[in-house]
Amino acid sequence: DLTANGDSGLPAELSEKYTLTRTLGKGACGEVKLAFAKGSCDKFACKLISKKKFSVGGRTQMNLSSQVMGEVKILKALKHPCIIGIEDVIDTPDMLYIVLELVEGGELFDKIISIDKYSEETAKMLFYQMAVAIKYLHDQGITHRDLKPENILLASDELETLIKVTDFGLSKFVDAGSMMKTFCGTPSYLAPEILLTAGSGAYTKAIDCWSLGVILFIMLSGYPPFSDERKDMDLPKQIIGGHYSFPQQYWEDVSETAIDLMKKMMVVDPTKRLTFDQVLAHPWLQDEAMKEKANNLMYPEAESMGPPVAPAAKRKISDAASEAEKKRKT
Ligand SMILES: Cc1n[nH]c(N)c1-c1cccs1
Repeated sequence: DLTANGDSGLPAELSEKYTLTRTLGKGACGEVKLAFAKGSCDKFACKLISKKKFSVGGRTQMNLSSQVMGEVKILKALKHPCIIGIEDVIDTPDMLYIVLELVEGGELFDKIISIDKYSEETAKMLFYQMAVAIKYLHDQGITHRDLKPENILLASDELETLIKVTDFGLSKFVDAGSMMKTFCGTPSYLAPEILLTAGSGAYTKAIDCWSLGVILFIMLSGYPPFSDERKDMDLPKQIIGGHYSFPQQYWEDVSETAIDLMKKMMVVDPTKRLTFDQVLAHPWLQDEAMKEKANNLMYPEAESMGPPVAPAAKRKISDAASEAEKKRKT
């Protein structure tokens, strides 16, 4: 959109490198627009974050802003096939622009609505990628804090596709107002300890385990484990009490092993919840065919090279090749 004098209203640091076009959606911290890099025309998703979110009484807290920048620097260093990559960060007095990797398969949230629910086989390979991605974040000392189907993006329209986790690590910097938004919105994915401590508790990695358990529940059934549509118990009480169930009519086609994993992820006491190492070691994920499919999506270059060859075998191949070459020359 241009103003009357043809000015995009964007800072030169951004407009000299990128052209922003249509809105792709709304992330946790702000609007996301399709961006084209000038010159290469490579496509990106540019997140526009108003710093007013980080201000108190209209004054941007510089230390907070520099903390956010510090956080973004940490996120820039992350590199995983199932984590949305950060291409560029442009910081201005009023706005923060984060240029992110673009994926075009939409959000997991919309996909579940369009297909009702996933088969157990497909849910397993999508969930496996999420668990591997969150384990990677946790190993880097980062807790996502806001895992929900809207923050799981799909690389393509295929049912079995690469997933990308987005909107991580920044939520801890949103101000009280945004924290209120956390509590104003439907807390369907929030772990009990967040509701119990009004968000002031020490968030631990365990909150990501609870949220991912909720996501798996929805992928396999098509409906959430906790809902404000229940008339007998309000939503916070359902979550804080861990009041969820697997009624036969919706769960008859789902294995007991999958249900066992969700029960061990959605434990009210965070100290008793599975770690992501334990999630990945759970029997439901000991499925080599599923892992091969997921790994081929995460590391396609490895797939095209064929199965890995042991070093000794490599030498035999090269020795045989040089022998054959000698014979050809004689
Ligand atoms: C980030 C990112 N990379 N690729 C897409 N589609 C996004 C979006 C996030 C939120 C709305 S669109």
